[in-house]
Formats: sequence, C-alpha cells, structure tokens
Amino acid sequence: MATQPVDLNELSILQAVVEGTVLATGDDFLRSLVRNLCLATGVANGFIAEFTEAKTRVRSLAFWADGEFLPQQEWELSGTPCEDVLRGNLCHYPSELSKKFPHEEGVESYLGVPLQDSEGQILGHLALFGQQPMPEQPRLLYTFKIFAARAAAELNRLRMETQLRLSEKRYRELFDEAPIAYVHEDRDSRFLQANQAALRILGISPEQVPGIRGISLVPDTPDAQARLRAAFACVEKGTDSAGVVLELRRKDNGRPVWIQWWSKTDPSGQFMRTLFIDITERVLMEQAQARLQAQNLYLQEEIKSAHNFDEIVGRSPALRSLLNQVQRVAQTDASVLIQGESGTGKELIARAIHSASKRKNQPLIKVNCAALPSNLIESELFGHEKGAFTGAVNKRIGRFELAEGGTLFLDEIGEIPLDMQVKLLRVIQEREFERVGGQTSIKMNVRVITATNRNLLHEVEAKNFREDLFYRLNVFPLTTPPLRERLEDIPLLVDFLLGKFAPKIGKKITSVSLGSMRRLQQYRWPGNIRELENVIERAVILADGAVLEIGADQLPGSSDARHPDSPQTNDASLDTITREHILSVLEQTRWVIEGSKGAARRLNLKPSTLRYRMQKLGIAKTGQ
Ligand SMILES: Nc1ncnc2c1ncn2[C@@H]1O[C@H](COP(=O)(O)OP(=O)(O)OP(=O)(O)O)[C@@H](O)[C@H]1O
Repeated sequence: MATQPVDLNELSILQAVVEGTVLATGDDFLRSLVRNLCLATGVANGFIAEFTEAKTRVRSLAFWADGEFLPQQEWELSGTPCEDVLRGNLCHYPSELSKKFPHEEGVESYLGVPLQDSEGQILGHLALFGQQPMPEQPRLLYTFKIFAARAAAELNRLRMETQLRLSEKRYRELFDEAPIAYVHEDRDSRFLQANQAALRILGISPEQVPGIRGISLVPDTPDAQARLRAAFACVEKGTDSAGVVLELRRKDNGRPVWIQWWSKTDPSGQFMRTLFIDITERVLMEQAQARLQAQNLYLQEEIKSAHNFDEIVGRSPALRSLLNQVQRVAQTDASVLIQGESGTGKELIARAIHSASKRKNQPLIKVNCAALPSNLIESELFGHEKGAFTGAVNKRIGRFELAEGGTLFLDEIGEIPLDMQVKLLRVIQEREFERVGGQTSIKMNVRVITATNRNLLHEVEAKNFREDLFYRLNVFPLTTPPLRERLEDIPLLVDFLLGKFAPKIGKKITSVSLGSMRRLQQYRWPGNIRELENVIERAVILADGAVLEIGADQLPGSSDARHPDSPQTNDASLDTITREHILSVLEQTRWVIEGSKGAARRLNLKPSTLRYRMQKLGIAKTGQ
C-alpha cells in the first residue's frame, strides 16, 4: 500500500480513531486502535507491544504493517528506539531514524509512547513508524498520549481478566480436589455443586449432583432425624459450632456414613456453603468400643459371681452320654435347648458347648429370663434407642448385640411372657432385630442356647409356650440327669467339692466317713448338685477333724425326699421340697436374703432368683 504524505490533522485523527475503536474491547480494541491510528495518521506501521517475562524483550499484541496485521512477534529491545520508550520516555524521531539505529534500515521516522498502569508501572508501548518523515506536532503528540493511556487501561484490564481466570481455575481446583467435602446447596437442601470428596463420601456421581437433596440421604430413624433438626437449628442460629455429627446413607449402596458437618449461608444469601468430613471409621470404632465396654461390664459382673465352670465332674453313663452329645453339637451352630431339674448343671453344659465351639473366643452372654421384669425383657435383649420409653435416657446395647459373634444363653426360657416369645421367634428366624424405639435392622450372628427346668412340651400343651418357638429352640435337645439318677457320681462330686471348699474355709479335711457317704447316696437330692454343694460347704464349716461327718440332720427336706426308692418326684412334690428347703435356710438366716450371711448366698442363688422363687412358691415371712 502506498504511503501518503503525513497530514496530521488532530481533530480528524481523534475522531477517526474514536469511531474506529468505540465498539471494540480486549484484543480487538488493541488491533482496532493500531489500525485506525495508522489509517488516520497515514503512517504505514504501528504496534502495541508488552514486555515479555525477561523485560529485555517485547512481544506484539497488535501489529499493523502496510495495510495488514502481522502475526504475533517478539524482538530484542537493545539497539532499537523502543528501548528508550520502555524506560518511560516518549520518543519521537521525525526523520533519519536509521542513522541513529543502524538496525532499522529503511525506517525514516518513529513515534513511541510507554503504556503505564495506574501505579506508573510500565506494561509495554505503543509506536508508529514509517518510511516518511513524521514532523514535530505537539498537539498530535498529546492526542497520541491519550490513546496510549486508553491502550494501557485496556492492557491492564486484559491482564486482570487473565489473573481472574487463573485464580478462578485455582479456586475450582482447590474446591474440587480438597480433601474436605464441599457442597453448595440451596435453601431446600438441593445440591448446586459438590466437590470430588463429597461425591466419594456420599456415593453419588457428578451427573446426580444437580437436584439431589442432601436431606434425602438422612435415614428415617428418630436419632438420625433428631441430629438433622439440631443441624438446621445450628444454621438458623448462625452458631459456629464444632460441627454436627450426622448419620447418612450412601446414595449408591445404602451403607451408613457418619459425617461431621458445618454449613453457613453464603454472604450473597443465595445458597448454603456446606462442608463435611467422613468420620464413619471413628463412629464405628466408638460403637465397637461401647459394645466392648458393655461386654466388659457384663463380664465383670460375671466374675463377681464366679463359678468354676471348667470342671464337669462325673463318670456315670448318664453324664458321659450327655457330654458326648455336647461335643457333637458344639461344632455346629444349631440352637440347643437344655432341660433338667434345678441345679443339675444346665448352665455348666451351656458354657461347655460354647467353650467347645468355634465361637469360644467371642463372648457367651447369659440372660436369666426369670429375673427380668416382663416390661424390661425386650430392651434387655435387644437394647433401646435414646428416649425410646420413659426412663430410657441413654442408648443401651442389648444382650443380643453384646453376644455378637458368640453365644446367647437364655436361662429359664420357660418364664418369658407370650408377647416376647413372638418377638424372639422372629429374631431367631430372621437373624436380625431392631432396638426398642429404633427402626434400623441390626443383623446378628449369635448362637442361641436356652435352658429351663420346666417341661417345656407340657407348657406348649398348656398354651403357656408357643409351639413354633419351642421347635425353633429345640433343634438339639439335651437333658441334664438329676443327681438321683447318677448316684455313682456322688463320691467324685463330694471329693471335688471338698477340694473346693476346705481350702477356701481354711480346714484340712482329707475324706468323708463311710456312713456319711452312704447317707449322701441315699438322699434324693431335690436341689441336685447345687444342693449337694450347699450341704458340703455347710458340713465343712461345721467340721472338727480331718474326716468329714454329715449327719442326717444336715440333709434338708422331708422324709419323703430321703427315701431312695420313692417314686419319681412329680412337679408338685418337688415344689414342696424346694419350698421347705428355702424356708429352712431363710429361718436360719433370720430371713436375710442378700449379703454374705444371706439366704441367697447359702442357696447359691442370685438374690433376684431367690425372690422370684419365693414369690412363685408362695414363701413370705409370717406377719408380712
Ligand atoms: N457335673 C458337675 N460337676 C461339677 N459341678 C457341677 C456339675 N453340675 C453342676 N455343678 C455345679 O452345680 C451348681 C449348679 O449348676 P448350674 O447352675 O449349671 O445348674 P442349673 O441346672 O443351671 O440350675 P438352675 O436350673 O437353678 O439355673 C453350679 O455351681 C455348678 O458348678
């Protein structure tokens, strides 16, 4: 394109450039400005350039040369007229430029203005150059400075935009990749945005984010809902708390997740900024710890009432056959029902089954169904959620949960009320249960062993015990033989019991007189081995020499009981004998039940069990 002689009419230049750039912004503006300046001034070439990182070079942002834009280029400043401009000076070489700058061969004139930001920092420069002279015109220079200021502002704005984009990108990366879960949700708990940690913890895919409602992940249990209400209350009050612990269910597989949760309204008021961390592992550990603590407590109670459960003494065929069955059934997970008279060793057998089973390293938990008031049995067995009923202030772990992985021994199963029998049947069938007041089913892996001194089949016939439950429990029936059917075990047991009590009481007793042993073998033992234990303990206390003497007066009960060949005692006469025995012990202890000198201790019964039996047998102190 042929260059015109320079006609520098200030107003027309101003007008042409303003009109040519008015609609442009950003890069377009810079290009428009350079082009229009060249066209309006008739100078062939013009450019806007910015410093590179090195500051010894510049790079063009818009370069107009002989009627067209050149691609972006970079050049070294040294030895060019630009060098001085970038030091902050307006430089005008009206003619003979190449004489001063030999590198710029063929260039006649040059006009350059630095581009500065509001703080005076030099960003780059705007320059025109051509093959024609460019006469000195102060007012033109002034106009030129105005456009340089406008170009600098635009350049600055472009840089800010780039920085903003960069910091937005960084923020997005931070939001997305942060180890803490971030969610933006609307007032209705609908997710607007969620980062990767949130997606991972909640089991949701990025596509599911728009529209998913956070509260839909909270299970419909009283406890979880109460936590949710507390969380909302925190947001309402604006309390900056330590975070609320919430229980959720994962979207993908419904598994429970526990999170510590904080939420705040965004200053714009448009959405909530929520963040949370996954504390499931911690909560599960705390739950396991609570269970262990409860087990520990239970076991400490057990130790207090410690018995020696290791030894089952006896060689009689009846006992051997029983032990043989114990060994066989122990290997399986079958439910076992142990029936037998009181004091025949049913609990001992239940423990032997557990100890010989693969569950032996897990707890054996015992529940005495007779000792529990009927309104508490359910919570005792299955536990309860906070506030499930009056008096239930804390969450309680039930016996089924305590026995997880191990064995639950339900003693005196014949005593549980009918409505509880229905619940128990369901739990044993489905192998899962709910805490009282809870709605979540808890899976269980518990072997159930039950025992009773009642004839449970008679109870079924009398409609006191559910037939379906009876058959569920009675998968493998065992019967502990009464002592009178294993008289040959008496000497062994007496020896064993002597070894147990004599050192404890501090007496040296080596044997039992022949007459005493005969007497012991002729007695009918309505209270079985427990009764034998009591007799021996009492005799040891009273003993004077090394040979133990047990007189007829030391064997309690009616003459009927002492008769070896009397017909098998029926339930009624057994009750009579038990009643008399308890009465005689109570009289000896002056009706004191608890404590070291109490009747319960002497009878080797728990005070609650003794009270229950007294009530059942109609024993009450005269005048009470
Ligand atoms: N074969 C045995 N060898 C040694 N001790 C035994 C034997 N059988 C029972 N005992 C002891 O007799 C006492 C009563 O046993 P256990 O509590 O197991 O009887 P039970 O049938 O469960 O009684 P209850 O029906 O009153 O609950 C315990 O102290 C136990 O250690």
